[in-house]
Amino acid sequence: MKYRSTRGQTDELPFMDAILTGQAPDGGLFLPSELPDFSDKLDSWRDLSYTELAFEIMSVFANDIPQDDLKEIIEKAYSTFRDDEITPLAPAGKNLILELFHGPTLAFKDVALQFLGRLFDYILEQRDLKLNILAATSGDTGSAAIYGLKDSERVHVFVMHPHNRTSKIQAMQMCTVNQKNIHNIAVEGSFDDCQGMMKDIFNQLDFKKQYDLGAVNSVNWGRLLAQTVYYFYAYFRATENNQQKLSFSVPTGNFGDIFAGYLAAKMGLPIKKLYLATNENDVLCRAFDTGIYKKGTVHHSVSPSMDIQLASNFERYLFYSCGQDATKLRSLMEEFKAKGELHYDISCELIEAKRCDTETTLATIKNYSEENDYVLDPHTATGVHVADLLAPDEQIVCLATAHSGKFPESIKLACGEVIGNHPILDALSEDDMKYQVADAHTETIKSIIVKTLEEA
Ligand SMILES: Cc1ncc(COP(=O)(O)O)c(C=O)c1O
Ligand SMILES: N[C@@H](CCOP(=O)(O)O)C(=O)O
Repeated sequence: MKYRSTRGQTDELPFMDAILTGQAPDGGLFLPSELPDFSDKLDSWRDLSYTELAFEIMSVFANDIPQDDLKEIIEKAYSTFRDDEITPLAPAGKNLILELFHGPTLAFKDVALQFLGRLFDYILEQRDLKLNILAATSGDTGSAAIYGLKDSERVHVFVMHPHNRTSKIQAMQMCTVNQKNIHNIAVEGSFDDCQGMMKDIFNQLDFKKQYDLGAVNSVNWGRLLAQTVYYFYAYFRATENNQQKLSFSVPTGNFGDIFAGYLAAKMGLPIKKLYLATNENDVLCRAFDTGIYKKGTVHHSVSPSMDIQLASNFERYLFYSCGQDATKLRSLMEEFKAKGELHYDISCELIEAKRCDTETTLATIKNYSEENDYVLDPHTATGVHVADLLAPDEQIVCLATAHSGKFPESIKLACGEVIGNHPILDALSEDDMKYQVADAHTETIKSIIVKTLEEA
């Protein structure tokens, strides 16, 4: 299978090259040139284990990797999960909670980053290459990337996070990994600043090439591919036959997780609705309501990983919504760059969006804890609230994107005490943290990369 850029000015690449390249050289994001239709596979896939299903789906996309090698990559990736089901479903009230947090860092990012880590090792070994990852995180991608790559001999990882704007535990998870290939940068700015600098640096093609830069954020196609698998898996576990339709509710920030669901639907999974939930950073809700995508200022919320105003993967969605016309997409992105807003074709039956503010998020955590004895993390709570609001009489699969133990500050605000913690997180210590603080300027980050690699 070949991959093309949303902006249409990059040659199509095979899977492994698209993974190594990360962000397309024309500034766009890779997508498969054609999406497969899996409708006639659903019957034979229904009873597969998670890793068997992952192989069936991924082998279509990664067809330049020999099948036995791909199987081994997948097996290794998911051997680190603490639940045999990898992404189990738990009932809570009328909903089913899709627990995506059984990987090493207790967030949904592990599902893709454990896979991407082993995939990078494989490709770099095959090609005898080295790679320097530059990542931007609002808290979870960073630690998942660090845990996915800390033992990779051919990789250095530079992670930018917004200084003092993640939860304390998220910062400790990232900054206590004392491995010489891991470099944490606390940026005096927002996640949007971090992601903006990352994209800026990837667009400086000479620098990117000179320092072998690669991506683990959802700009990398491998992230989305791995995330489509759990929509299929959850569908088979939550339904009795393939004629049934099922809806999902997805807490959303960078639009990667919900976009993986959108792709699953495009590939023939019978999805009825994708409910998009945001916190006060509701740029996507406003976009789906009005057809105007307009950046606002960042609000610091009790669900800090979703404090995002520039949703990277919205570009991939726009590409489909403008009929896969790269010229049109480019002009929309230029309109956005010039005016800070763009207008697009709003018609989308599949996605319905609502915002969930702080008060409602905290009330949802409290209610679910009291009524269902289930502690939701604050991000998951936004999705659960939206599912209850928009589909009060229907069983919805709500994506649980993180373990509650990562956000004790928010849980305490909701419940009056810290409950739902986790022994892995309790063992972290602030004293072991190592990071450098940097201002939000692209040149500062570049010089940190250069200096670190020279010294390594
Ligand atoms: C815990 C958590 N929930 C939800 C999200 C939103 O996911 P996405 O950025 O893929 O929309 C993120 C990160 O953005 C997250 O870390
Ligand atoms: N919430 C994310 C933000 C980055 O999103 P990504 O999916 O593009 O990696 C995080 O936790 O860092």
